[in-house]
Order: sequence, then C-alpha cells, then structure tokens
Amino acid sequence: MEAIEVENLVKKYGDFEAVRGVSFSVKKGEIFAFLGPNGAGKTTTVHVLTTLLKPTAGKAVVAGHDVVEEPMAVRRKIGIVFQDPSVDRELTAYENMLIHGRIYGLSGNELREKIERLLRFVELWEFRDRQVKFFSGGMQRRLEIARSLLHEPEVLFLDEPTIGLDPQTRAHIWDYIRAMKEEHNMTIFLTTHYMDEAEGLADRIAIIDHGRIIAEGTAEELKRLVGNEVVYLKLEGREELRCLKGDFIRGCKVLPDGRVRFDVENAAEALPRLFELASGSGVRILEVTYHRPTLNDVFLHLTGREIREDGGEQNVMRMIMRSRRR
Ligand SMILES: Nc1ncnc2c1ncn2[C@@H]1O[C@H](COP(=O)(O)OP(=O)(O)OP(=O)(O)O)[C@@H](O)[C@H]1O
Repeated sequence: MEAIEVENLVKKYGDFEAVRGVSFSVKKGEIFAFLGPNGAGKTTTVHVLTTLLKPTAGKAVVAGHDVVEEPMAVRRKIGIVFQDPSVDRELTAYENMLIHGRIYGLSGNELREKIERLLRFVELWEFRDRQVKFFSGGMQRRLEIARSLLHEPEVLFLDEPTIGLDPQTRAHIWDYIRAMKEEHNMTIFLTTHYMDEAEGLADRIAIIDHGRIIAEGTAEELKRLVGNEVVYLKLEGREELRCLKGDFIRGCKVLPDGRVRFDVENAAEALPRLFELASGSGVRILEVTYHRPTLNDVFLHLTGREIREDGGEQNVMRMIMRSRRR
C-alpha cells in the first residue's frame, strides 16, 4: 500500500511557483528523502502534505486521506518534526510531552507509560524535569522527535531533522530514525540538503531543484545516472602497455601526470581484475585510487551546480535569527 501519493502538486506564493508539479509515491514502511538545495521547495511540499498549506493544484493523499478533503483525518495519522523548534522552552521535557499527548486525547497510565518509553528512546528520561530552555539543540530535536511519536503516527515527516547539529548528535538521530522504521514499520518522509543523510537513511531519494523533481531512485540508481566509476593507476612499465585491455574496461586514458584513468562500471569489482591484467602484462602498479560517483556528482551532472554544503550554515543562521525575533 502507498502511504503517500502525490500527483502534479503545485504550490504558488502569489505569482511565484515554489512547487512546480511534483509527483511521487512512498510505500508503507519506506524512508523517502527529498534532497535538494535551499529554496528547492522541500519545506513547502512538507507543509502541503501535512495540511498546513493548501496546494494550488494537484492531489496528495497521505495515510489514505486526501490532504484537502480530509485534513483532520490526515493530521491524526501523521507526526511532524519541523525545521524550526516548536517545543515550549519554558516547560520541562515531561510537560511538553504531557500537553502534546493530551491534545491527542491520551491520558492516565497510557500517556505516562508512552512518555517514559519515548523519552527513554531518545535518551532524555533523566532530563525529563529540566526546562527545555536549558537543552542543547540536539536535545531539543530529540524531544521533538519523541513528541511527534506520542500518538503513534503512521507517517512521520521530518523537515531537515539534523540541520545545525554536531556529527555525533546527527548520528544519534539517524539511529532513532532507523529504529522507528525497523521496529514500527513507520513510513518516514524526510527533507534534507545533506547528501550523506539522504544516502545513509533513505530507501529512495527524490532530488528536487527549483520546485521540480529532477531524478528519483535508490542512491545506487541515482549514481548510475552519472555513468562510470573511475580507477586511477600509477603504473611502471612500457608506456604502450599501460592502457590495460579487458572487456570490463570501458575507457582508458593516460593522463598528463602519468596516471592511467580506467572507466569501469564497478570500481570495487574492477580492481582485482586490473591487478591480474597488470601482472600478466609485466606492468607494476605503484599507486591505486578510485572514484565512485557521489550524490553530489549526480546533482552536478543533472543541474551543472552543486548542492552547497554551506547551505546548512545559512539555515542555522536563519534559525538563530528567527528564534531571536520570537
Ligand atoms: N511564505 C512564502 N512566501 C513567498 N515565498 C516563499 C514562502 N515560503 C517559501 N517561499 C519561497 O519558495 C521557495 C521554496 O521554499 P522552501 O522553504 O519550500 O524551500 P526548501 O527547499 O525547503 O528550502 P529551505 O531548506 O531553505 O527551507 C523559495 O524560493 C522560498 O523563498
């Protein structure tokens, strides 16, 4: 069954089309990532799918309900972790959980047990009575995740879940996300501009740019769009023998620095075969390097631009500015 189905979704702000006809579907139990640079339309799409914004055109069905026709039914079945912090900083972690649970009609022992289980899950149980304003950014994000799980959503939306966090905290949050999928078969839709996050977490990735999906597939499928993997060998031996011949070698070029570049389908599989060919031809291998395309190469290949890593910093600055304004 599809947990999310989106057809030709369009969202305009005035005359500006932020989402320009996107279509995709996400299967139940799948982690699906929207990967794209700042301003690509990721947050806008999340806001439409979570019923916070009405689409200008197109159709979106989440957890079996149309986002325009049955917004309340959608809301009951989804959890959201926003890009900007939304927990109450004056309250304790426990109080934040309690209020959120009550909004969803939970109470008594059931609510208390869930809060304990979830705060333990995100390793915040011992800090439950501390006001959130004394939490680090990572602790706040973990609390937001715990809170979003209180009503056992079928589909969880995470908008840039690790933006601005240090590498160790990011790794922790990735573990929680994987555990939610594995232990609860939860469908997770996440947006990110971090390629390692999309690659490390998502079963499938849609690359979004200027409001359009420009490619979709598993990380491996996307990388194949770029074409070959490349092995560079520094060889010692007769020059005319350096372009080793083999049916798995798609191209070979001697570079000005003396290294030889081999285009192959799969570098890991090609390496031992290149070693064999070299020793058979009496050529000695002095140095080996290889390059497998990254998702950045895919983005570059498709758009001619890079997904800029420093976009994260811009976002962090924006978050700081926004929280100062509050
Ligand atoms: N309320 C709004 N009014 C006008 N334009 C908007 C509004 N919200 C977003 N936009 C514009 O729509 C485009 C898409 O924004 P969106 O926030 O969806 O992108 P994003 O991919 O999530 O990027 P980011 O991670 O920076 O939020 C951007 O050009 C943005 O400036």
